[in-house]
Amino acid sequence: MNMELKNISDLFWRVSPNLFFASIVLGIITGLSYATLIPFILYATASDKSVNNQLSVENYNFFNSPTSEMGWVFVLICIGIVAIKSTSTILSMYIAERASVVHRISLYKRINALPYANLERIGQAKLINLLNVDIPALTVAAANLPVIWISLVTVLGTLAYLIYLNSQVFFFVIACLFISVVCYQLPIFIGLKFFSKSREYYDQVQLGVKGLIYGAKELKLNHQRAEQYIEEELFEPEKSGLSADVKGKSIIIFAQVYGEMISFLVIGAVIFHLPYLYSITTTELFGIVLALLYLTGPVGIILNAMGELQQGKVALKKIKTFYQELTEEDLAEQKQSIQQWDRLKLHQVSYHYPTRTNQFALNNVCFELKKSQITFIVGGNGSGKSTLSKLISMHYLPSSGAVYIGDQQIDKHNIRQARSLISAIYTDFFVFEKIYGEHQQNKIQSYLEKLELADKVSVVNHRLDTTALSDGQRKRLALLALLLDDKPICLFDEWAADQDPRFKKIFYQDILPMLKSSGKMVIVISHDDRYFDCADQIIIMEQGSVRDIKQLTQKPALAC
Ligand SMILES: Nc1ncnc2c1ncn2[C@@H]1O[C@H](COP(=O)(O)OP(=O)(O)OP(=O)(O)O)[C@@H](O)[C@H]1O
Repeated sequence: MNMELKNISDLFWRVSPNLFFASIVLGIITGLSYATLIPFILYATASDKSVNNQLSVENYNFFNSPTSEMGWVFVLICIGIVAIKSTSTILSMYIAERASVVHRISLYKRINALPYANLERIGQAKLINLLNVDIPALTVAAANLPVIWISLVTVLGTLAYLIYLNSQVFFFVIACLFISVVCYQLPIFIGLKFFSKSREYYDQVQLGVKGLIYGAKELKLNHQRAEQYIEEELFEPEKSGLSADVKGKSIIIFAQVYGEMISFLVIGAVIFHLPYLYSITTTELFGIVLALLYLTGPVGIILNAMGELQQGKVALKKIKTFYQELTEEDLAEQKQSIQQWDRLKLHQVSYHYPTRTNQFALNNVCFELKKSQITFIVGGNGSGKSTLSKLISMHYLPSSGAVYIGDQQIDKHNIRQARSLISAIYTDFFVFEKIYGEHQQNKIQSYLEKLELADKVSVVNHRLDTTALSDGQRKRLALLALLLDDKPICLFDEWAADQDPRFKKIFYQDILPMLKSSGKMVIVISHDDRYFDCADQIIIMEQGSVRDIKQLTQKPALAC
């Protein structure tokens, strides 16, 4: 389901249009029922129909009083209101909960569909705030909509009754209400600005929390730095966020209290001013004041809900920006399958990171990789090896130039199939606890033994029983997943960097040749120059360009 929202009510319309419609209709019925109660009260309290005028107190009996029929209708309306309003409110609560889950699922899918470069750019902190702050705020705002409907209809019904009582008074009241509501909008507008500001600060807080957790080891070793970090990265944005939030909420509270007074201001104007403008009987004045008093409840509810709606609007803006700026990767229907192939080629590939500040670029890279061949990519720090590896694995798409598998150029029609040929272990690898795919237990066990993990980890019900291992051992777990995946292209980004010398040797002289002999294309980013002779081909990177390609076992290097 496409969850790009135009406004707050869209959140509910998209998820349960029928239920949302039902909750609004029930809300409108509730509002009308509320508004109907006033004429009943006025009728029953009108002086000429008064109970005391017609029956003596001793003979009074509810069932034969002159207002008994109306009394029954009144009670029935009250019971109806309880039933219908509860149903409408329960419905909207249910839709709100459902909408929240559906929307989060839609966001998970969107995050999964983002180009990897965009995911890197937006960062974890913003995404977590989107899921944990903005969606709940939006849901709360949307859940207020039926309540607003009920109150709005009550207000309209009561105003309609005012027309019936006295049309001049009606226009006078409308004018007063209009002026008061316009005045109410000004603080609401200012409050919204503060909410937007505080929301920005909470993004910074999230980033700070990330450093606090992932940088805990470093911070523990340097108390002064830890204090400075907490002061600058957490206290400061927390304080600024708090200040903006409190200012925004104070302004909204002021507006709400003022809003609650609106009906009284109008009542004051009616009582103290109106009798001098128009001729009004006392009974009419009583009816008008009663109707206006009756308005205070729903007007207050509407204005209170406005505060939450404003916060919902800020959240909606954030979510909209996310959807608009971070578009899904353009993956057309994957019509073309990858035909028989034995090589992967980069032809005049250039790549620029999508950040404005970064000057680094990969320039005009050309080379060819083959099945049953081990290629080392080497070079100094920052020369572009990892960037290049993400172009090979098609996580980044070339800014210009092309990647070929066999004779087929990789584009949006076949990129998913192309990616499915590749397994990679990057320096910031992640180990999933679940072992995906069907694998025989003895195969898993033999790999665990080969990786010297058999006494540390076992696989129970397709799950690793632990991932709490040393860094080097966790990397071996990532290697286990790669071996089980059994893809034809295997890419390692400094895999051996944190292995002990003995296992380094096993990796370079046993595991890599094993992959090569089973026909795989093996790409290894490495600084381990003592093992460079394991390679069939070495690509030397320097400042974003290929400086040289050395063929150790085969023909001369490919010219661009
Ligand atoms: N996620 C990123 N966003 C923006 N720029 C980046 C990003 N990653 C790397 N860069 C830029 O690309 C340059 C090359 O980085 P890369 O990681 O490709 O180098 P490398 O050769 O793998 O280095 P090392 O040996 O230190 O791992 C960096 O100097 C940096 O300017």
